[in-house]
Amino acid sequence: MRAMLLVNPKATTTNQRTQDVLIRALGATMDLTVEETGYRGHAAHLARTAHAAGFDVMAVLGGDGTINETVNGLLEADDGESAADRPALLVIPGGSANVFARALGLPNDPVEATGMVLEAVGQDRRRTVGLGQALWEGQSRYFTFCSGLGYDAEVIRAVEGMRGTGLKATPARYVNTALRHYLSTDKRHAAMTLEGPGIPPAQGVFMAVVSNTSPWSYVGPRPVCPTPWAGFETGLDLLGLQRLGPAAMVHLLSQIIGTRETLPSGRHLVQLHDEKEFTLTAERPVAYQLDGDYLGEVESVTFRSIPNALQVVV
Ligand SMILES: Nc1ncnc2c1ncn2[C@@H]1O[C@H](COP(=O)(O)OP(=O)(O)OP(=O)(O)O)[C@@H](O)[C@H]1O
Repeated sequence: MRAMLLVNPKATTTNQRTQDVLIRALGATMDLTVEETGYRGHAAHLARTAHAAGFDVMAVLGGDGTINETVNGLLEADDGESAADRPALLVIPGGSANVFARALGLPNDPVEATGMVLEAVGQDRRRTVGLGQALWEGQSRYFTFCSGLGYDAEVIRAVEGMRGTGLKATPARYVNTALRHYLSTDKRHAAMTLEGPGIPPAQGVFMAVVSNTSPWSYVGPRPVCPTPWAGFETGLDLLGLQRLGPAAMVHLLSQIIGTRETLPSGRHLVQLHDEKEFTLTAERPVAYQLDGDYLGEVESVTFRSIPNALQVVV
């Protein structure tokens, strides 16, 4: 079996020791080529190349951003390919939150995750997962776990700004930034409308979370589950907030932190489960994030579910 391992040496928790353990372990069971990513976008380029060269497995040691790029590189050709025609994805958590890896059931520790993944390699254990696709302004990008418009993307933008100055993206930094930013975000004028085939339209949406799986994120070890029914085997889920006031937020937070199985309740929530397609349109540009990467401000994004898109060794 031919595998390419992509390592993002700049990812938050990736270090030389983990890299050595992984290379030795994977190299013992597969014909392994190792590549380090050197810049933003490099993982997509390497994944595209590996796919074209007929690699069987695409392994990633890095965070959710590197995984997202890799997946987009693997799906780029998309000329009627099925999951079995693409290299299978194998992930080892090396980033800050590692939502995709943890949502697949992997431990957050890279060495422990390597043990579990090696077992899966030995037994040729694979799981086929669906992806989300976002389309906006003539652009398209796949996502593995979530996208979002509004307040959550504003928080990610603020944290990315801090990372640009050399600070690390810790759970405490996200929480502090979210609290501080909450004071300044617009809580009076909702900008967004939701519509889609067979979906009752909803207006006055301040913030929307679009999920391909649950949890949506983690605060340290604790999962955050605004869309608890979302899953890799179903379509896309959405939670929209039509109120951002403190009472509505406290009520919502109390229902989504920790492992959850029931949908949050509240009069000003818009919820979708297992949908194929919907569009969020905003009357003014709103912040936009995809798999935890801030992508700028947009006025309209269409989200689609892409079932059975990729095999994952897990
Ligand atoms: N050598 C590099 N130098 C700078 N940036 C890089 C390099 N290699 C990859 N990147 C970029 O770094 C971004 C973040 O990396 P990644 O997601 O792997 O780690 P992280 O940010 O620590 O994790 P998380 O996404 O969980 O916060 C990726 O989007 C990728 O494009």
